Amino acid sequence: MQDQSARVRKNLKYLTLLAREYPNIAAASSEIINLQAILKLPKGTEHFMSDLHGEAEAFTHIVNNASGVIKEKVDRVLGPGVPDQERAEFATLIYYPAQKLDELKERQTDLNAWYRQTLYRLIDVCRVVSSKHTRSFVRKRLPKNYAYILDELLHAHFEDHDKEFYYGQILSSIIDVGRADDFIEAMCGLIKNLAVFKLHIVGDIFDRGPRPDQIMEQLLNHHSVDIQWGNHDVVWMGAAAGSLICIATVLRTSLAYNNLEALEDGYGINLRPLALFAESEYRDCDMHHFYPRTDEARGPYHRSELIRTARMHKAIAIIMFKLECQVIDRNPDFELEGRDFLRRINYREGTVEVEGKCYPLRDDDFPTVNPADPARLTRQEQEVMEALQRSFMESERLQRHVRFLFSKGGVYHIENGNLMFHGAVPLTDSGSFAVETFEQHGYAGRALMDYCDERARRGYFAPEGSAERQSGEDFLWYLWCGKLSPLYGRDKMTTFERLFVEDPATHTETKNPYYRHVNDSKMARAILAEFGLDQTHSHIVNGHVPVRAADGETPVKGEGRLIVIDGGFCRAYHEKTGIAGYTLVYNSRGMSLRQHQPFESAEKAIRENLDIASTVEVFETCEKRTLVGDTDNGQRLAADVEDLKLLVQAYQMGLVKEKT
Ligand SMILES: O=P(O)(O)OC[C@H]1O[C@](O)(COP(=O)(O)O)[C@@H](O)[C@@H]1O
Ligand SMILES: [Mn+2]
Repeated sequence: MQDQSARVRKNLKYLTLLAREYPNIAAASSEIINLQAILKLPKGTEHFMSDLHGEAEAFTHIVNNASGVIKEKVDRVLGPGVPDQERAEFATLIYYPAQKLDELKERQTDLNAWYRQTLYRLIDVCRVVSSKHTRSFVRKRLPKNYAYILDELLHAHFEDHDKEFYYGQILSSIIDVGRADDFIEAMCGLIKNLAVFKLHIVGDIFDRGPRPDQIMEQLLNHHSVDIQWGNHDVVWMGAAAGSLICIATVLRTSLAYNNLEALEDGYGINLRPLALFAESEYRDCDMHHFYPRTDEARGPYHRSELIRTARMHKAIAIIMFKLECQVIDRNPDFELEGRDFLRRINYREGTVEVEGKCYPLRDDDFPTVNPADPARLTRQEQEVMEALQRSFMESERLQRHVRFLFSKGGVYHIENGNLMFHGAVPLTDSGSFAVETFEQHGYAGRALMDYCDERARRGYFAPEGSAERQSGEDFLWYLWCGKLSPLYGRDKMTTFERLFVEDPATHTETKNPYYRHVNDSKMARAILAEFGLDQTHSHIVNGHVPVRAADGETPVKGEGRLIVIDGGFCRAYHEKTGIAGYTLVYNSRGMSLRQHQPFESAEKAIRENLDIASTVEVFETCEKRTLVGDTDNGQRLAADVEDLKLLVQAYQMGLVKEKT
């Protein structure tokens, strides 16, 4: 008791502040009761996804169907008495209410009866998905316009009411005043919101697929998300910061995949200066190796369009290789000497030196390179880059998305015993943490990850024109492809070799020893310990390296300590993986993996009520149900309870005065 009063006196300043929110004993006590009730609820469901690679339609669908969870609830609520097709249609309505409503309404002969039935069903599904949350949690998520009505409908006790009669009254008035459509949309949104407590994105939202911008928009509107940056994300973050090397890199990747939509329509980047330049400088050039990859399902493509893209692709690739020489010069720390290929070309002979060996060039047509000073941009190239830089920096939507990546993202994240990062914790061959020297300091393990995070932020937030800003911008590019980048985890990125050298031996990118060692549970445990995590129950969650499920590879490695969830949302990689992505699901009963089948299009899903089929594999079951009290957030709430108890005591001791 005496201890307690000493604690009250010690914390009086803080308790006085807390008293503003809980002005008397009654208010503080009821919050204590509320929090203690929350601690005893089952933990919320976390979903983990990675490597979305611009596949916005597939991603949207999976967010809408909560990786298959919503269909399971629908099946449970409607039961086998309702035909399959009708259940699928109802699930599609929940996924895409705005797009599905009109079609369904048109088919009804008695619209009011249909509204009533649909609303009843939605309320029942909503009750199921809200059952493991407290009333106050659900209340906070209710759509503003309907908060009161929904609260009534979801929490009515039917011992006191005749359900049909009670619902009927409320629903009739909603229909009568013409708000049924709006109300249905609000309920569908609420169901989706309540089905997933938290979403973790383990990197690589951008590149390869057509609309990363639409994925970003979805994430911005999500109720609870965090992001671990992937190598493809950081380079876009650098581009938004105005880094020329990052701008050239994202443009090259986009052009290599013929992805102009996200740039032009999504972000309003004006590609005209580059197009005009490419048309004049590369018109009569060898374009052989610069045609973009195309996806038949997304065609048809006109030849003239592909030629234009190829010219832009080559123009920006050469600019990129020039800028790479400059970044390499500026940053000896990056240890990339030898990768300044434009300086290693023998322009007369048409050969290039790669790691000490001489190879013939597949393409030796370099109209803008001056062999006496190969890294120098021509005046026109400089102007094109300046125009593009303005476009990237002035794109309001891109800036909004990138600020979100900085505020909700980082190199790694730890929550509820899971350590999430995109690529690797760089290791040496012998399995110790690789030490890398940056800015005269050596960093390894967790300290290296922290350093990377901090320096990346300089690239966007340090004052424009400062040395700090330049070093941060260059570092965002290093994180994309550098040999000890935890986001990349390979010894080099062989873009130049793939474009210019035939010999496939030069194309090899060797994975960091991390990928070999981490399959051994001892190593995985050592990494968990490095990050302060328990070694028997915690997990590492990674993306970045596609799991070849078709060849029998399993995403669960290191005796269950490591889970790799790059299942290839990316269509270009479907053949390699044999599937179309994973969601790792962690709920109060354990961990499971949902393996998704390929998805054709949202339009077809809506029209034909097609869902993404997902198979579920449970690989870890908790001995007892995990409660909120067992989670990181639960620990914070438990600490809040202790503070509130002190506040109550402060009131009782008269040290803080109660207000009514
Ligand atoms: O298959 P693509 O699109 O040409 O990309 C190949 C390049 O992408 C990378 O795999 C990086 O992308 P990921 O992070 O998706 O693996 C490089 O290592 C490689 O050089
Ligand atoms: Mn990656």
